[in-house]
Amino acid sequence: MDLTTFVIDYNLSFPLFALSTIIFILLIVKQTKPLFFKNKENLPPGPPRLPIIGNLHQIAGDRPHVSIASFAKNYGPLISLRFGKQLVVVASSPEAAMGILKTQDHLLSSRVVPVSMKQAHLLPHSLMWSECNQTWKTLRTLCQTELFSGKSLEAHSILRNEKLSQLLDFLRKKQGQVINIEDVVFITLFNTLSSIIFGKDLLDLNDEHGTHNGLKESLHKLLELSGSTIDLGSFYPMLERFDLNGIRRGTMKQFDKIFSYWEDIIEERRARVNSSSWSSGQAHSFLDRLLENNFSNNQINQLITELFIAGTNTTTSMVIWTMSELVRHQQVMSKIEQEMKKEINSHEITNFQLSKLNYLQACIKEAFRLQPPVPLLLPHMAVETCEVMNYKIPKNSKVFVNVWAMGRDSKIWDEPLSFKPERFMDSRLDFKGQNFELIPFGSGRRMCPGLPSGVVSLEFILASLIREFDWALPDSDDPLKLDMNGKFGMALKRVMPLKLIFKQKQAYQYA
Ligand code: HEM
Repeated sequence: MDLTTFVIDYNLSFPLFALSTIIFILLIVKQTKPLFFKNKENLPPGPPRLPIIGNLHQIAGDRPHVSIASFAKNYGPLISLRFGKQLVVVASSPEAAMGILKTQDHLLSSRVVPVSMKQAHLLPHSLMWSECNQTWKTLRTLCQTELFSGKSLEAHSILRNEKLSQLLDFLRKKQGQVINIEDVVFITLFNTLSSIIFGKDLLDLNDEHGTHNGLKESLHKLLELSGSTIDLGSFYPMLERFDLNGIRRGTMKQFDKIFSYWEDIIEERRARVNSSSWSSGQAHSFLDRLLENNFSNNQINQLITELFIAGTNTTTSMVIWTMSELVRHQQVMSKIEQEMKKEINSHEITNFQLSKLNYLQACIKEAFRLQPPVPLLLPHMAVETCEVMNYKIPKNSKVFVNVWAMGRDSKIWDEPLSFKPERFMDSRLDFKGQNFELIPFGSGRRMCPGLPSGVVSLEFILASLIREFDWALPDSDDPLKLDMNGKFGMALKRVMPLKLIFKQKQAYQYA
């Protein structure tokens, strides 16, 4: 470039250059202001944001709960982030969690509905995504009475044992082979729930190719879509109607496929319940109860799909995380076996015997602490502006509680990364929503209604698997090297599937 060209170019581009420099500096000042100046809005502190996208680039990927936990280390137990236009507040300490789920529970218990779930004809019937309105109350009460009360759990124990026997029979035939344990546990839990809801199995353990007429695949796809972290429509409401990443269309397609699997069952039962010979004593499934209460097909479909999504994947994921820890710590597995030899003296395990397995329960609590299946709980929403820990949470903010981060906080737990069930042995600490350092099911009015059912299934499956078989990893590598990374979604799953090899134990002598 000769001198004349340089001068001309320089003269022409200087104003442009100066203008862009000023804009750039202003943007940097705006985004980093909270770090250097007093935050006038009094929002919880948080990392600097980029224009337009805010902090989105920092949470994209498979492990947003891990990135968010690292922000909490720098900015404190209550932080604010911005995902596009959406303000997001995250609690990462028991005190902050209590502020959200107890002190301000009445104002912070609504939901931010993911775009995938905004299906006009279904959303009004949702239990999981409704605000705390009358529909939500009615559905929760119905589920509580028919599915999760002590009486219903007792009534369903025959079905639970039947599905468990099917699983054990299936496994006996596979001894010595390497299996993906997640698949068979998922089918067992799914069939337990489908027997309670429809009075029949919908999946088949012996379906070697795992096709199951596509039902299982559709449910998994639906789960992936609902757990997508990049929910463009809620980050940028003006984009919502364009459905740019196809999440809404994809979800609708899977919903339609799933509904078609049970449409015939619903129609056949509706005809029976509406017939003159029907009396309410004949109801033997949850579906019968819904039909007796005049539920429409849309209401039934939405509720049942949510129960399958919320109930089967979380519980499966927890069985798998606990088994992963147990194969890594064979001495812990042996201690559970010893406990069971002492406490269980019959062929079938009963609820009463399970209640005596304190060490197994401590192992489950320890697994919940390290690998909570819903690491951030489901997204809550502020219906009014309120204060938590002296910070403002504006109306319509999305609110998360990072249960995963709390489980690994060295301020709360001694050696937080070690699997040490003994820490719970002489402790009254439980996961039922009263101790905010361990809340894998949440707490307050949005707390998981399925806790009793999830925990009973978890205890029954683990106790049966451990009592009947010896489990190990198929390769001779150090078990402690097993990859324990989790992938975020509606349920936190293992990145690498858990493949195990097993053989039947010598039968115990029962009294
Ligand atoms: C290990 C098992 C389970 C875990 C860890 C778990 C965890 C959770 C969590 C963290 C929430 C959200 C709480 C919040 O947003 O504050 C939730 C909600 C829910 N869970 Fe569970 N869950 C499990 C099993 C089940 C089962 C077995 C069912 C039913 C069959 C179920 C049904 C539901 C429903 C319907 C909701 C939404 C409640 C509402 O929004 O009001 N869950 N669960």
